[in-house]
Amino acid sequence: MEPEAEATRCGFVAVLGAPNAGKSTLVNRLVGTKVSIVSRKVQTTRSIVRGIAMAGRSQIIFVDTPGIFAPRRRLDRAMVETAWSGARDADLIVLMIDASRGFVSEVTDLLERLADVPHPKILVLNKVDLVKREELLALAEQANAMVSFTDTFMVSATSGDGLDVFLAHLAASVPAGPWLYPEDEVTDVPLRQLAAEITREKLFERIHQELPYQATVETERWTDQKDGSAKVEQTIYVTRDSHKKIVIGKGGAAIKSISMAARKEIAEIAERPVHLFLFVKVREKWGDDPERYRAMGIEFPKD
Ligand SMILES: Nc1nc2c(ncn2[C@@H]2O[C@H](COP(=O)(O)OP(=O)(O)OP(=O)(O)O)[C@@H](O)[C@H]2O)c(=O)[nH]1
Repeated sequence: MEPEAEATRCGFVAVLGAPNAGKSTLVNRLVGTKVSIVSRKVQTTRSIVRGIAMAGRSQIIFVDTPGIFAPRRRLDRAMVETAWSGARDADLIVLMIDASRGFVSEVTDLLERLADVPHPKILVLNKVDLVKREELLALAEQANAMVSFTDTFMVSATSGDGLDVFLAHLAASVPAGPWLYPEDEVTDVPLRQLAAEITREKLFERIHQELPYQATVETERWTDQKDGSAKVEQTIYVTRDSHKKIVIGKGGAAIKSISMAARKEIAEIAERPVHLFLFVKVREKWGDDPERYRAMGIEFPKD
């Protein structure tokens, strides 16, 4: 007789951390597919993006939260609240600290707030490739003195150092239960939302000014064509006419470069040729419009 298969496990893991801690890099690496946007600039993740990792008989669903930081604008406040609500719904909370930056104020704030959260909490010190061992141990000790973490891991999300052990730990820690997603599904974020995030990332990379932080991208239409390609129409919303000029660039140079780079990446993810059409529109107060928040999958904040 066949031995009975080991029971399945499945759970939600919220990854919290200050902007730039490396949360997206970690989730992407564990999931093995690019599901969340990585950028050298801070605060690129505006929506909760889930990546799903399979490890043995366990399914681990990551809730990759926006960086948590002191909110100033309305949109920022909305992101912070969305991040915390993701954490409240999760089975486990992972706090990621960029060990090369140590206890910056955002980290201290997070630790203070986490102290009262009842979920099992795991500490991950990231970027160990940049830090001496003694410093890591001191950091771990300090953080554990403020919050009772069940476990502490030291990893490098870019090199992959320590990630196997960490993933195995998560696999064993999520609750027993049936898988919520088909085994081969890595993300439940619709392609059109991913496509918008990709274009936004290209905007960040090409326009080195404050402007992209106030810009947002939406996929207005996604049409699968008979020839197997997709026609994708997106709008880049900016807050001022002068910003529109910057995004378009001299003779359209900037927008062309954004479009080419985004098209290539969207085609890779969609696994089909893509025709990308980008429009730039000025919408002065999009930060105060509830509809825009819904489009990005985050809650409109009440003052
Ligand atoms: N040296 C080193 N760099 C890393 C490591 N992990 C991430 N990074 C870099 O840190 C930067 C930020 O990484 P992200 O994954 O975008 O950070 P995030 O926490 O998701 O950032 P937000 O989306 O802004 O909240 C990127 O340039 C990464 O390549 C690591 O282990 N070592």
